[in-house]
Amino acid sequence: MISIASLSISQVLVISATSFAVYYVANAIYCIFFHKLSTYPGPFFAKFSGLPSFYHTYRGNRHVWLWQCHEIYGDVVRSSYDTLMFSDPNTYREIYGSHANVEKAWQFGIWPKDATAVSTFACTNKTVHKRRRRNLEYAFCDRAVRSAELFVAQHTDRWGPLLAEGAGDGWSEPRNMTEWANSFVFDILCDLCFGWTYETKKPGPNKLRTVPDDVAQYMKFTYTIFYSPVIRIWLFLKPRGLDNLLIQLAPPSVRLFMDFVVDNLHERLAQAKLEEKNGIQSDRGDMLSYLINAKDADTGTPAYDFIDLNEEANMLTAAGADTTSAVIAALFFYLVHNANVLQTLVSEIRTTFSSVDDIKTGKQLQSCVYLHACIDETLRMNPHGGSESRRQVLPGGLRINDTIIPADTIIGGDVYAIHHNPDIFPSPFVFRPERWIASPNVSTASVKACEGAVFAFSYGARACPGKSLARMELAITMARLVYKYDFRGVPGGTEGMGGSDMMWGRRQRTQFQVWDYMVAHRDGPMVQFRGRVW
Ligand code: HEM
Repeated sequence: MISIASLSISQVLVISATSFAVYYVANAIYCIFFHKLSTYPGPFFAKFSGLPSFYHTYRGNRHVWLWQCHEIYGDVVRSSYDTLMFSDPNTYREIYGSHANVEKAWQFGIWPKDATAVSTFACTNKTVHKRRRRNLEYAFCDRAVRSAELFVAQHTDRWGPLLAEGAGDGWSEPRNMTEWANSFVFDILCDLCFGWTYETKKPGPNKLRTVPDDVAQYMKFTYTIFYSPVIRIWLFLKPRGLDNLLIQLAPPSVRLFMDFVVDNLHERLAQAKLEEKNGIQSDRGDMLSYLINAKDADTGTPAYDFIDLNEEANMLTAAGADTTSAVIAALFFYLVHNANVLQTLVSEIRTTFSSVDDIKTGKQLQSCVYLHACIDETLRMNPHGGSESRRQVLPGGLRINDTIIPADTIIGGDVYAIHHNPDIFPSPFVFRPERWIASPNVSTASVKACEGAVFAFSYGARACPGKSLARMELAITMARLVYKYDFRGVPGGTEGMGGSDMMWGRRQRTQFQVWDYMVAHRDGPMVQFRGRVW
């Protein structure tokens, strides 16, 4: 008999490699022919491996790759050995609807910076999420959105002159709208969340200016791990020193921002204690104040401890900033590359309002159907990130149409593919706000079909609570800028365009290209501004 001790290192290596190869091949045969998902179509390598999904995530192309898969294989695709993706809007509602027998997939545990903390976004347990979400909703109620509007208007009124600075009689220097919108929305979010703005939008040195970009890089790194084969090891190591290591390795601007959030929280908690002691009601209506004052419905004690508050505050800035600024950049792209659209929007805004001070939420703004159609069309063409938000089927399975999807399957609705379905959105890669407005050329039924197939803010209990806030921000910002400024794309500028040298699905010059890393990495468009010529 051979004992392990008698083997040389090279023999041990050969035996290990052979065992691994045998295991891998046996597992692949099992996944291809005998696995519970073996009957679903999909790319060959994805049937037994997560590597294709990981590769396209790493390249930022996951949403386009999934769109390709649906084009080839149909509405249901096996995108990894344990994962099914769906591109039918009705199925999307069945997956994300409040009563679906699913929960957010276990991989979401990667998101909190501190593995012991719970954030509303990353929490997978449905009961815990429900409680968390109830507290959060106060920060997004109608009253909160109304009080946020003033801040948004003030920030826009400070942003406009900066965009047009130096224009004189001509046009300003080209502005990269990805960078400019990042700073603008980050300032608003800090103001809404903490009651304080760093004015990163103002040119000149600012230690926090790179925070949005650094956060986007951090998200890219984490998102790639999310879809990688090492995710389980990663989650295991998180509470065992990995979290601390990552904080040490974070870029200086992100650490500065984290310190800012912590300091702000300490200060605010001390202030809240003092107010409670003296029986004073604070008049600060920012998001943090809603969370600090939230009480557990069962016990009446504060709903959040310090670690959770910190996690929620970080989540709100990440969830609220990059999403909205990506839409602003994309909207500028579509406006400067579609002269007729820009012309129609300018005419609507400038004839509806007779002064910039009139531009606020209400009947007049609501009547700007073309503005809202431009926002809807941008959210359709460039949905947040692009790929699915994963769900895990719970014991008992999930019925979709006539099929039961087995427990533990990872599933998702493919927003990008749904938003580019030509049966619902003819010429899906063309920016066409008119499809959202019933007219002699566009039937009410087709508008309804479009409305029923857009999930930019997701759907159900985990849908975006910031939807009204974001829509208000977009409408107020764009209306005020369009009213006061002329703008145009830099002549010959191609930043953000698709191209014939890109992969199938990215070749349309008419679409703003983004790279899906949970947040949308992007560049451009380059835009020039000047004061409105009356
Ligand atoms: C155009 C802007 C926005 C878009 C397109 C957007 C989109 C989304 C989507 C698709 C989700 C669901 C994610 C998932 O299921 O994994 C989500 C969740 C969330 N969003 Fe937004 N969002 C936007 C703006 C905002 C803003 C301004 C805030 C707050 C300041 C915000 C806060 C959140 C939070 C807290 C969640 C997690 C909700 C939960 O899990 O219960 N979002 N958002």
